[in-house]
Amino acid sequence: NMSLPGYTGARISGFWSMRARSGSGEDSLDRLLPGPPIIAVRRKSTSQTKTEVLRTCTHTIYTAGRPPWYDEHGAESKEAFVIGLCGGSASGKTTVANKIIEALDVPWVVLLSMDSFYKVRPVSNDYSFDHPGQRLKHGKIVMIPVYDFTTHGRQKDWKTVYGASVVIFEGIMSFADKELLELRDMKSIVDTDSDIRHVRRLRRDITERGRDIEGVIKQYNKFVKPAFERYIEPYIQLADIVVPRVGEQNSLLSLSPIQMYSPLCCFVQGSPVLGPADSAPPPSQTLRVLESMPQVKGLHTIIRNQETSRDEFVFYPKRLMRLLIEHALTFLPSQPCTVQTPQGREYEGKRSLSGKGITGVSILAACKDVRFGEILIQTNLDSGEPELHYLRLPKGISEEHVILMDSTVSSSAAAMMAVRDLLDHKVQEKIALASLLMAGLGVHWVAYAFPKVKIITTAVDKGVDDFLQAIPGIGDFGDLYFGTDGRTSGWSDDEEQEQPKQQTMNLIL
Ligand SMILES: Nc1ncnc2c1ncn2[C@@H]1O[C@H](COP(=O)(O)OP(=O)(O)O)[C@@H](O)[C@H]1O
Ligand SMILES: Nc1ccn([C@@H]2O[C@H](COP(=O)(O)O)[C@@H](O)[C@H]2O)c(=O)n1
Repeated sequence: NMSLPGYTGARISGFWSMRARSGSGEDSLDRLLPGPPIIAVRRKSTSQTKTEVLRTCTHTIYTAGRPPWYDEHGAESKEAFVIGLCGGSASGKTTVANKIIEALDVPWVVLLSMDSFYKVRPVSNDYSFDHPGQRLKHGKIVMIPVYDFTTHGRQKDWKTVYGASVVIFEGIMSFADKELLELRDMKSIVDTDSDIRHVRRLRRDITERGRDIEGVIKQYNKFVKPAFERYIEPYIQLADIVVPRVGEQNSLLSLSPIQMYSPLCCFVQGSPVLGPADSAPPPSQTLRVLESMPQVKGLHTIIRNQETSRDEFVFYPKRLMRLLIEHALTFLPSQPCTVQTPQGREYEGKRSLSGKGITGVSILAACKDVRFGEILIQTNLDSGEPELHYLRLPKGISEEHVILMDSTVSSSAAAMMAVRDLLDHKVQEKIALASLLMAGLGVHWVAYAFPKVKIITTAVDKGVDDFLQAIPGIGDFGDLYFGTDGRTSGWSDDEEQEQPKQQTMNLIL
């Protein structure tokens, strides 16, 4: 098993056997391999690969556990590896895709379904499906509509998908479009018997897509079957991997994902970059922690104390934030300059870029003295994934130094999403992530994922709890700051009305 550039293919493992086809015709390896042919593999017929033995055809992506935007050395950004998955309706494409994801067992694998891009009825041709595939391939953020088969329309909310190491693009027509086909690094087809597909479709469309039996049969005979013959069958020979005809009795699903997709597992190799969640993070070259002077320690003591009243929780964090931002500014470029003192003498000073050339981007709110942007990211409580809800960045941000402000960073999921957003807006990695408190885990992830982003904080807590919150931690900063945690203020009701709400954050700087 070795990596050869230019190949797509699969590794033979366990009882899996393969049938090879070269560009010029069948070259069966059946006789060389034990067991029935379950997976058929076709290799790219480039001159480089022609004479090689199929068993060595393994295309491996080394991610080293890094997110998609950097190669395994943390240097250049790399393209996503795109697996095209074609097959007749109800052949099992989605099921197979999910099995691949399970078997790969690495982050940053995205399943993109052509179903998402059905035109909305009545016809509205407002979305090109070339676009998301290409953007994802190049590691860019994409917005994906969510198709609803019961209403034949799109749901209100679109899904935000970030760059990926691997994109699995599945759909009945996914091989029929030449341009889309060219994006694929590997083409796989789910080849399931038409009777089985028909039965599965009947069951699925009636139970999941709100259809009736007559309608499904009619649609199948009139449209689905001819479409298969026209748009899918002719392209089966293009596939690098054919997932073979299996029925319910011989269900692939009864096999473990590793057994089922071990040939594909070798495509992505990411070594874990973290030890146990509470282990000390390795030192990060980009981390700059504010010196723990007595007043910094004192401010932490106040804001971490559960006895601290809400009014104090508004006042003291502001002091700490000011120190944090001053600290962050020391890492931005400045120019030497000379000024005249009132005594008429020259003073050799330095002028920072403050006020020009710097954009503050807050994940919570805006800051005042510099141009500002806002990003609202919230964790989806069902999936546990961060979701981008709102993004407003000033024009010309790509030329600026950006201080990205997140009150606390624990798992770093939101901060990483925000950094990714900035990079998508062509901010040239001149980013400083400033946070009052960070968990070692979050520092590590950001530093590893974005080796050029400076990380500025006033303290790093080594541990995280089961919810990936920093320990000893600070609690939910937003809730405490905006008084939504139920903590009392120590003020009378009248005084309480006067107290700062959301806009307070704008005054901090
Ligand atoms: N190997 C299998 N054995 C039994 N049922 C399956 C198998 N693969 C898929 N199914 C079922 O068939 C239906 C269609 O599968 P799905 O993966 O959605 O197909 P596609 O995405 O190709 O339309 C689903 O209800 C799924 O549970
Ligand atoms: N409103 C719609 C849109 C599409 N279809 C059918 O779905 C099939 C593709 O989905 P699979 O998950 O089965 O690949 C395709 O055959 C379309 O005819 C539909 O019925 N209603």
